[in-house]
Amino acid sequence: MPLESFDVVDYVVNKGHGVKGLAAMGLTTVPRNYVQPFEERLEATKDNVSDESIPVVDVSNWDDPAVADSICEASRKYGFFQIINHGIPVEVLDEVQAAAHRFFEMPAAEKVKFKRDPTAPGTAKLGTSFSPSKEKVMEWKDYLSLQYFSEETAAADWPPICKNEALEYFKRAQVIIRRIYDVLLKGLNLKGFDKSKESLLMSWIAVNFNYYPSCPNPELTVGVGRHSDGSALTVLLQDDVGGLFVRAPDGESWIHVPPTRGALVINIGDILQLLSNGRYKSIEHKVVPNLRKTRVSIAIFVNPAAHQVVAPLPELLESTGEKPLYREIVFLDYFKYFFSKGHDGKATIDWAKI
Ligand SMILES: O=C(O)CCC(=O)C(=O)O
Ligand SMILES: [Fe+2]
Repeated sequence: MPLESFDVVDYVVNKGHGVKGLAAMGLTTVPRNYVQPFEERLEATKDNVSDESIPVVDVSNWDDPAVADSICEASRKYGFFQIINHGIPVEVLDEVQAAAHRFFEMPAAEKVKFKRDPTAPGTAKLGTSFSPSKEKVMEWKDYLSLQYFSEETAAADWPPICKNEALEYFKRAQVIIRRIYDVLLKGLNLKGFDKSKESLLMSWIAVNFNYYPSCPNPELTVGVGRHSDGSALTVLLQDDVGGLFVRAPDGESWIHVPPTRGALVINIGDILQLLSNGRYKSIEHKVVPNLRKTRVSIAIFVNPAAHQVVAPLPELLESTGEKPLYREIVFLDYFKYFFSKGHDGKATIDWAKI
């Protein structure tokens, strides 16, 4: 079928075939809907790659003060770091990756049952791109967002083809998330992470499977456009394909995050930048798809409770005497604003500035 007479949005978004269905048609060029303005393309990135790297922290001994120092310093400077020797067996990581592949390899007729708008309620939500009804150019990515409310809702509603693996990975990752929060709070000279901080930091959690099919024109499009995460913290498991770029501290160039077997990428989200009154940085990043290979990543977005009010931590402001840089916001409003437009760099957190 000639591409001109084919309704791409209807096929990919409404009918639920996703970019995976589009890529399977054997296109030699990406449809117009996926062509990014020049400044967002790979060419603009490739000419501007930094030789810096984001820190890799060996967390085999969480009680070692050097571990805490490295994590806090990386969170202030890069907003990103990788952790190794975190205790999650590599088999658990491999199995959740395999489960994500199995989900996306199901026939579209099976997957479409899970199709939802990104801000609609649901425990397992299939989507494509980022916010298709709001963005100008589409992104070369499909995703399944598994919302964790409780063990029971996950067991009942997550797709059987990937449920056990996702739950196992998520349960193990929770232990690490608590450790990291503890380190980051203490790094602000505050009391460590405990139950009283859950509603603020670790209440609404989503495990997202991101699926980036091989792409005939990686130089024209993006897998994920420039953004910082709207979460408090994100834990990312990537496979061996590569393509994740993080803005360097110079604010200009890009640092590639090299796939590292067994490692997890941790990044500070907007909410932690806001709570820490700008000490910890939520840094812009983007994904470039691959010409030959499908890439899968699994992101755990760790968020405040939906109705939680977030603002720079009063105990931090009191102890330092500084003024808040961000206003009070209900997290759900922040989340809705994030999805009310295409990916646009740091515009969401800028909206929260005083
Ligand atoms: O796939 C990746 O490496 C990153 C994905 C990402 O940035 C996101 O889902 O927010
Ligand atoms: Fe992200």
